[in-house]
Amino acid sequence: MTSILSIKDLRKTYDGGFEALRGATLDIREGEILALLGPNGAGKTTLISTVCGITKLTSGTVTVGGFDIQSEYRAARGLIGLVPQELTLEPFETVFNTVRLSRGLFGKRRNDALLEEVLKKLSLWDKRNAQIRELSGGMKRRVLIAKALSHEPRVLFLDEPTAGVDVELRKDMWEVVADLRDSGVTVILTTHYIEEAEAMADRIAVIAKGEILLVEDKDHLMQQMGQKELEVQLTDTLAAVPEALDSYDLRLGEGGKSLIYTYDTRAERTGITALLNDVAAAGLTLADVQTRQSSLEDIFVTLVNDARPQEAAQ
Ligand SMILES: Nc1ncnc2c1ncn2[C@@H]1O[C@H](COP(=O)(O)OP(=O)(O)OP(=O)(O)O)[C@@H](O)[C@H]1O
Repeated sequence: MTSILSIKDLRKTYDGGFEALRGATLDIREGEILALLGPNGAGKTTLISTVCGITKLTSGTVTVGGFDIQSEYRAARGLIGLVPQELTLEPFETVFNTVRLSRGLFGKRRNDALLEEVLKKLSLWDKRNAQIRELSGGMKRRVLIAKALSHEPRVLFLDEPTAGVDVELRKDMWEVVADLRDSGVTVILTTHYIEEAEAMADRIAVIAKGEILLVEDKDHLMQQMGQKELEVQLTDTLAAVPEALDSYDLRLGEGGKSLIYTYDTRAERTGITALLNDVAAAGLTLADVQTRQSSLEDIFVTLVNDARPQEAAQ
């Protein structure tokens, strides 16, 4: 595995003494989309700000493309693009100038052809001469991405890229991010929309109380931690789960028209065959059988449940 970003035992204690990061360790692979999920106050923004050099770390090491973010700050920072959560743009500046200035700030030589490519990729080329104030919220958000891409970063941080954006635009953004990944940019995004992580990410990292609880391939995580439900629909209507089926963990579906069986996808035997035999032996007739898998959201809620008391204490 080639890691483009390596975070080791990162700690951040704010001036007031609050420990926002408590030994976070995370390796980001080159060319992946990693979603960093965590409840409010978990330390996501602190982690991003520290890696980007906006906040000074207390201890630990961070390297980007092999460059240490403290001793080789310029080289490390040059490899990173940051799309902040808040819209921080100059309203009277044009789109093209905004992006061009941003490139200049990183000390890169002028390259309008590259900026044209970036703006076209983000469907902003037609708006290149428009002032920022004339753009819609979604367009402004894309300008922020264009700014972050203007100096050709290899790692792009997106902090809540679709907060407050409508469903359609959110899907457009997912496509933009997938295209970026395909062009070789490594993407780390934070989001409160779990379905966004489910749709986009290759890997999921979960942070709570300043520590990385888990980093896992998304598909693997969903397969490993997910529970499945089997709904056995019946031609009969039941008032209660039949006694003959007491040995199974069953609950009655809506209107007593089905039995719902929850099983662990990791179990060697799911018990489904035996259940279906016993359902028939109990004199019930099957109408249909359906399975459902728990979502990433269910898994996430289970994982961070332990972190809730800290949040309440703040
Ligand atoms: N400048 C600061 N001084 C003191 N404490 C801070 C500072 N910035 C953040 N914190 C605290 O550090 C903790 C982590 O905050 P952070 O913003 O990193 O969380 P987050 O995971 O990004 O949360 P959210 O999902 O709400 O954006 C919080 O308890 C917050 O109050």
